[in-house]
Amino acid sequence: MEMNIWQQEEERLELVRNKLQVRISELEPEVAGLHDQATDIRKRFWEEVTMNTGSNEDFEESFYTINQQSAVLAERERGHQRLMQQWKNVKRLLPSPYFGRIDFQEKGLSFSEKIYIGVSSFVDQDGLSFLIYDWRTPIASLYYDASPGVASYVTPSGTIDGTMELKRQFQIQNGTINNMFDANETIGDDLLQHVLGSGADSQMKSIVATIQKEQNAIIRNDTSRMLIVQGAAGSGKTSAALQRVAYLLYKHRQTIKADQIVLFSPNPMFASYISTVLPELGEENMQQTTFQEYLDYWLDSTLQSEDVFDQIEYVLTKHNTPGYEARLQGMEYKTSESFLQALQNYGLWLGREGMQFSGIRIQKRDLITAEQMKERFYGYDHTLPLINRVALLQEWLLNELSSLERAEREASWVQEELNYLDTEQYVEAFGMLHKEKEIFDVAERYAAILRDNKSKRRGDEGDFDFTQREEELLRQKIVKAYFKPLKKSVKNFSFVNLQAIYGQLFVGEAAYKVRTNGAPVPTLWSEICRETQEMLDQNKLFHEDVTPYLYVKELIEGVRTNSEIRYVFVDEGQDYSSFQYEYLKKLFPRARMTVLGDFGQAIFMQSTSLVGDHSPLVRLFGETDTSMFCLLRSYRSTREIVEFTKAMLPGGEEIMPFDRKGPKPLLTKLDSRDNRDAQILADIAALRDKGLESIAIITKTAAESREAYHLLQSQGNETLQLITKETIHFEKGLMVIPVYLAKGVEFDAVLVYEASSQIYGKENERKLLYTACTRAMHELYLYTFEDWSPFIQALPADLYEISS
Ligand SMILES: Nc1ncnc2c1ncn2[C@@H]1O[C@H](COP(=O)(O)OP(=O)(O)OP(=O)(O)O)[C@@H](O)[C@H]1O
Repeated sequence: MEMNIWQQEEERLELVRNKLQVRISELEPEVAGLHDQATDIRKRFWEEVTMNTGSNEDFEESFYTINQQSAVLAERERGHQRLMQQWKNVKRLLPSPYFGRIDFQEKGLSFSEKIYIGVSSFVDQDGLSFLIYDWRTPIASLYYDASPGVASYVTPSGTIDGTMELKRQFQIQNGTINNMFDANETIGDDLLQHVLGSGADSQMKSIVATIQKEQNAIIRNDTSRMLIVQGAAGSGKTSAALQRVAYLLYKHRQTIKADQIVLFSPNPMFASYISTVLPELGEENMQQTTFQEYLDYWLDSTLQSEDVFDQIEYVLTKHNTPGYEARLQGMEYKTSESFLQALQNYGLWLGREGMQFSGIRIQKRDLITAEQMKERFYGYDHTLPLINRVALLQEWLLNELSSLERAEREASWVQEELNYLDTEQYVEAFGMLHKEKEIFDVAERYAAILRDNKSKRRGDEGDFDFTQREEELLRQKIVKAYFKPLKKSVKNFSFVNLQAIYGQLFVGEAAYKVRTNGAPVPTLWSEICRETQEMLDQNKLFHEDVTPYLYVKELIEGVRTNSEIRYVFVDEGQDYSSFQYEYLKKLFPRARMTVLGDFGQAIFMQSTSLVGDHSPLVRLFGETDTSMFCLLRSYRSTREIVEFTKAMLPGGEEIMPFDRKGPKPLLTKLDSRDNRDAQILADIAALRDKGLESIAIITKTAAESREAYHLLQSQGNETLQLITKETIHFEKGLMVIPVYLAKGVEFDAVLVYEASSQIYGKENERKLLYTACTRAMHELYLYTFEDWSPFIQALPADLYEISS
């Protein structure tokens, strides 16, 4: 680039930085005093306010003044927040004020405007001239979407046409321009090369400076209820999702707060991996959770559920155990739309017959039996929906319990309990009695007397009939202690025997067909029934049963909803079943959904295809309310790694590597386990010497991870971390990790611990191997001491190197 252009840009940078500096020094003293001021205002507010309640007019007057003052206070606090935000923004801008510039001449105007783009806007002292435009402003979209030439952008008040005369990218660090490129295309490759060539981090980075056109379309789409993104491994799905959150928070800043957006991530470690992106962009983090967390929250505490990781561990390690085939078939069926349909029909059947209740008992005695409930339930108007009848029954039970509670006070067991009451309980009752008579102070004296004279209570406490009243109170209290939890459990629907209701679906084919309006069953149905029942008998649920179980629960008890949430993001969306999507839709009735995933990495049993005719996701909100995007360019890995991995996937031809060069994947075959481990350690040492800091040894299962960890550690590697499903923080370094936990994250180098046909031989293991290999950014090594996996054997030999 010409010298004088550099110079001009440097001068401009200097100018903007000076202005930023001035703004910081103006804001600093104000911000420093803000906290104290806010407390002070609040304090003074209450000191200054006097409530005159003399007459109605006085009262009204005071009330009016308070209202007015509190509005002033709120406004001042908002002002403070704005100042604070401004201060944070300018501080964030100072080291690197902007990353892009476009010169745009609007049609009909005789001059072009220089638009500098950064992570937030910065306006000059005059309050009008934008020295920096926020990357989320409408005009900034030109930077991502358009090439120099005729261009237009959309604003809330219409489309603006014009000509883009220049598009320039900057790399500015600590106030110095390190690099500058003029781009012809959309965001040019030079800058991307630079960004992608650097090392992996323990935290994901924001990509605002280099967002690609196709990613920008996802980030800014705000029209449809459902947005589906199918994208190859490393194509920037998670990145796009996070920048999209930042965009939505900016666009709807008057109406939506960060806690009204929730992101479902694949595991807790992933949450820590992405947690810094939004703060880096000056936004608060959205809520983050895992689907498992939700399931655990809604499931009855009496039931223990298998989690998704134990499920996959079972699938991958228990091939030769009895019942395996049936379990797999069960997983497939229980996550299918056909089962969902069957359950909907089951709900209708329950409206006619078959509801199961749990009787309410006290002192080993039936208070209200299950039969009574059933009779009452089916006595209600049959045209009423199931949920309404359950609500009626609940109301009836609560009323019944109140009358039974009154009657129960006379029961003989209450008398017995009365005899065993301790001093404190008497004192309490006595205290209450005196409250009734407005004599509080004697309660203590009475306690002292009671303590001295515990065994012989006198029945003559004066003119008030203490003994009788006291006994009444105590009886009330005793009975209440028993009834309170009963009422609470009725409020929690525990009179519905959900376990039995779910269980009666699994008693045999004939019954199942009757109850589900003839739903077809898989071939191993009787075995599936036996396995499911066996779990229920132990108060357990297979993972594949949890969502259907909750679904049935909601058919009966009504849907619990969270209408605060306005946007739901599901990352690794291929790993959710139709059931789970139905569930999410119901749970968040006011939310728009963004689902991002890659069917090439669908490694869990419940996986769903995101796009295509078979996608239940499209049906969720209907085609007209659904937008679909496809990301085919893969940014994470070098060209060599992408060429290698995409050849493993049927249909992988369409994946396009970003042109970043690196060594070809290296295949190392050894003659024994020990030699393999020794070689891995030697390779790790060499990789570290080359400066690669984040290195993962990826295994298929957790069991294999543990084994690898112990073997490698015993050979002298102390810095090794073992990642398990319990790991919460993702830390850069050397680690052993099962592939299903490595989803969504990336490493400088990946070493596939054992890529043999034994480990990755079956068709359902192909995607596991693909997922493992696609975690690598710069280097990929694969090892075996047996035969290579067929998925590797099938690859063209020019895609890899063989270690000699
Ligand atoms: N436009 C971009 N500019 C710079 N880096 C990018 C861009 N898009 C993606 N990347 C980088 O590519 C890598 C992969 O991105 P990301 O994790 O978002 O992809 P993904 O599609 O979610 O991957 P996977 O499905 O394999 O987990 C990250 O390092 C990310 O920073």
